[in-house]
Amino acid sequence: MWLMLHSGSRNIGKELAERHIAIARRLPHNTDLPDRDLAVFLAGTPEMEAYRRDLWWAQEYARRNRAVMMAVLCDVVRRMLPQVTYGEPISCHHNYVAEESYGGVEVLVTRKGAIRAGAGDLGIIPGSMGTGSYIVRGRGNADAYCSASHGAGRRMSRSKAKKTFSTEDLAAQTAGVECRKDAGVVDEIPGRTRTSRRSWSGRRTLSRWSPISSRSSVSRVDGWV
Ligand SMILES: Nc1nc2c(ncn2[C@@H]2O[C@H](COP(=O)(O)O)[C@@H](O)[C@H]2O)c(=O)[nH]1
Ligand SMILES: [Mn+2]
Repeated sequence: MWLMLHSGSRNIGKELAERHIAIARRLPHNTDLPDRDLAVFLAGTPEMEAYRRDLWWAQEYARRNRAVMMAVLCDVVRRMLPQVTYGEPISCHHNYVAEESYGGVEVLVTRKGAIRAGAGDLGIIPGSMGTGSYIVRGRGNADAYCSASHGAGRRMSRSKAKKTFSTEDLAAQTAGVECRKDAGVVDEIPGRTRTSRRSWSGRRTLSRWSPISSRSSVSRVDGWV
């Protein structure tokens, strides 16, 4: 049995990023850019160091939150199954920055909607509230910066999903899954997410499906935990 939870910095990472982006846009070397979103910090400057400090802080905050939530969840399961034992947890960021080296060059890799798939790394590619998820093992493909996608992929925006689907659709698409079925989570409906195996096929060069899990063995933990 796998216990899976999904949580990030709960907005503080976004708040910090927006503050630093605003600072970057005011720097002299960014004033004549064709697009304001191209504003950057220069390595070694105080602005870059302040950004990095806040970035690492927010990522660590999210990681510790997940560790606390997972410990609470493990305790709940232990109360129901006193004989349970747990293996090593898999901590798998999917919106984060890492300092890595490729071809002898130190780079900051932004995995936005991506996970690390370094050789042998265990990762999680969740499906949706109605389908199974995959535990994967990275292949260390440097051409892809040792990365793989972080989920099944979205077919439509949250706002379109709210217009397209009803709570009845949500109940039908999550039949047999213990999860919320109210209007507040219609934008998470499985129909908003790709589910065909075809959408997963390109990922095989980046990671392989680990024998430690299969679609069916994880489907029971699907949904919000
Ligand atoms: N097993 C579940 N997978 C889910 C659920 N909600 C989303 N997802 C998958 O995770 C990725 C990442 O989600 P995001 O909101 O951070 O983009 C997404 O692409 C889906 O494949 C869920 O409730 N259960
Ligand atoms: Mn996420």
